[in-house]
Amino acid sequence: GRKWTYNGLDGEHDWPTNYPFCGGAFQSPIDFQTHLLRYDPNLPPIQVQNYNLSTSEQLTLGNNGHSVQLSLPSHMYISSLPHRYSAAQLHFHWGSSNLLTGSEHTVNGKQFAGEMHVVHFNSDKYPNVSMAVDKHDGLAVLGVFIEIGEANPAFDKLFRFISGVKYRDQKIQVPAFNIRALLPDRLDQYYRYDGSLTTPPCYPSVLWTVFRKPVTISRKQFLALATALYASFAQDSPSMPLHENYRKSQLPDNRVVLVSFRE
Ligand SMILES: NS(=O)(=O)c1cc(-c2ccccc2)cc(-c2ccccc2)c1
Ligand SMILES: [Zn+2]
Repeated sequence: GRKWTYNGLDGEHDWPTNYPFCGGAFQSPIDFQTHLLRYDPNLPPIQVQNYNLSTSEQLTLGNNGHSVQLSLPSHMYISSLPHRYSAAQLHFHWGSSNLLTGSEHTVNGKQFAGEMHVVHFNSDKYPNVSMAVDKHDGLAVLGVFIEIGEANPAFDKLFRFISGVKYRDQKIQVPAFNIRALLPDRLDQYYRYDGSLTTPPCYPSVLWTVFRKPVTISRKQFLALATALYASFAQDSPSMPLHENYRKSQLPDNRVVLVSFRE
């Protein structure tokens, strides 16, 4: 597709020009404002299967010019949704070294330092993620808020390789690890709503589950993510840092956000 950026020329205000869904309804991210929330006691804890990958497996870590992403095997899946949603990839959104506000979803206007998305596709109905990406029941994304605090060694299993994908379109193979360790300990407390991809082509095809509890990583770990990458190709000059890759809040369009927790 056409190139797009997060700011300046081809920034998010211009996305609808080449990607009409970006100007449509049911867009993500949104601000989880208290008055939009509705407690739903029937929302079950999220259950994930086969997230504890063996180190003998290899995953592809890549820089797509807009984020750093890790490919995930489709034998990992979410089992607590109406259909089986198999894993496809995970990636991150962040601010910059001195901008600790890079999450996409926000809670009563509070932005977190960053956000991780674990993208899954409805493998009951579609053979692969490309066939699912534009279907109303195609995708389920788990969102995890990231805060600066105590280090989380699990993220180092990923961040220690980030210098290998500094520039756009660079890819390396990394040993797999327990992806469950990247999620918060409580998977029973989350926000739930119907939304979209937060990047072009912005298909309204995502069942969003954003966990209430953030994960913490150390400032050193955060800086590894926020300062190591470039959006430009290795041979480009000048190089463009890859940061502040988060979309601004979208209109709720009288959507209700279900929450699995009280208060
Ligand atoms: N932020 S997101 O979760 O809505 C998202 C999902 C997918 C996605 C990935 C695989 C299958 C289907 C959807 C891709 C991106 C993306 C981020 C940066 C650059 C380009 C694309 C972002
Ligand atoms: Zn994302």
